[in-house]
Amino acid sequence: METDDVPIGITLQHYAFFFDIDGTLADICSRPDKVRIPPSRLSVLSGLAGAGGAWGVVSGRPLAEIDALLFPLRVPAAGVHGAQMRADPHQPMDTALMPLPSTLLRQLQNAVAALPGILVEQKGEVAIAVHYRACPQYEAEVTKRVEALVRADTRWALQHGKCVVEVRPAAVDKGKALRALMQAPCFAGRRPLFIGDDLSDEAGFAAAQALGGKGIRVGEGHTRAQHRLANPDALEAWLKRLMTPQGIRACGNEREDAS
Ligand SMILES: O=P(O)(O)OC[C@H]1O[C@H](O[C@H]2O[C@H](CO)[C@@H](O)[C@H](O)[C@H]2O)[C@H](O)[C@@H](O)[C@@H]1O
Repeated sequence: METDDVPIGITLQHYAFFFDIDGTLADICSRPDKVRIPPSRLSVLSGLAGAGGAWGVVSGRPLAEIDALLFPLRVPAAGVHGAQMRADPHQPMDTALMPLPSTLLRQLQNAVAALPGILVEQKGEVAIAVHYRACPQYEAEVTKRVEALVRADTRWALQHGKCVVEVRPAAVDKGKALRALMQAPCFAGRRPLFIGDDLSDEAGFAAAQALGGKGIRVGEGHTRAQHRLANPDALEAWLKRLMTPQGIRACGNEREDAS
């Protein structure tokens, strides 16, 4: 599908905004623990609700990290691709899924331990990510070793991403997470808008579109999203424009929402 460079037809008042974190609200960097969301972006996010917006987060990261990265904001969120759910930010998260067996965790760690530069990230009890950003030459080898350990067990799925291969519960994905969050009263009557940058976000775009909403891909790459923004800075600037009356007119929102 061809994507527009400027998302049109989107109003804060009519859409429920769902953001991915890495590569969308935060720039990609060398290690997951170095990521920060810039204060200017947090400030824009904190103004969305006051301007008529409703938003949440659907991320591959655990909920505790989502909260820490967004602090002091706390919003409806899905963590670990939907394995951790919290539609009401004032309630504890829902984690009904089976944890990864400790034997599988050990096998995964052992399988890549001898490859220099590999970073293993344990995500709660339900998923594990093997990062090869510091040693991209091992992409094929890491993928082969991780796949070999989970191929025979349909409870787990491989999730490929930017310099990472993850093992997550097969029962979850960002599309299912978005559908579950859309049941929350704060999103009632709105259409979903999913904003993300990576392979795992394609399920979110598909679900948003199936529910009458839209997708915005941040950055390059093939996507099923209808719209595209160049990078997290461009997303921040676009959100700022959406919050002004001039921006609403310039983006053509009244046209589509009146139809
Ligand atoms: O769904 P997201 O919120 O985008 O999370 C996806 C994964 O993001 C993190 O990894 C990615 O970002 C890192 C920091 O920029 C980068 O070093 C890494 O190469 C990327 O894959 C996070 O570590 C994962 O747990 C998330 O699933």
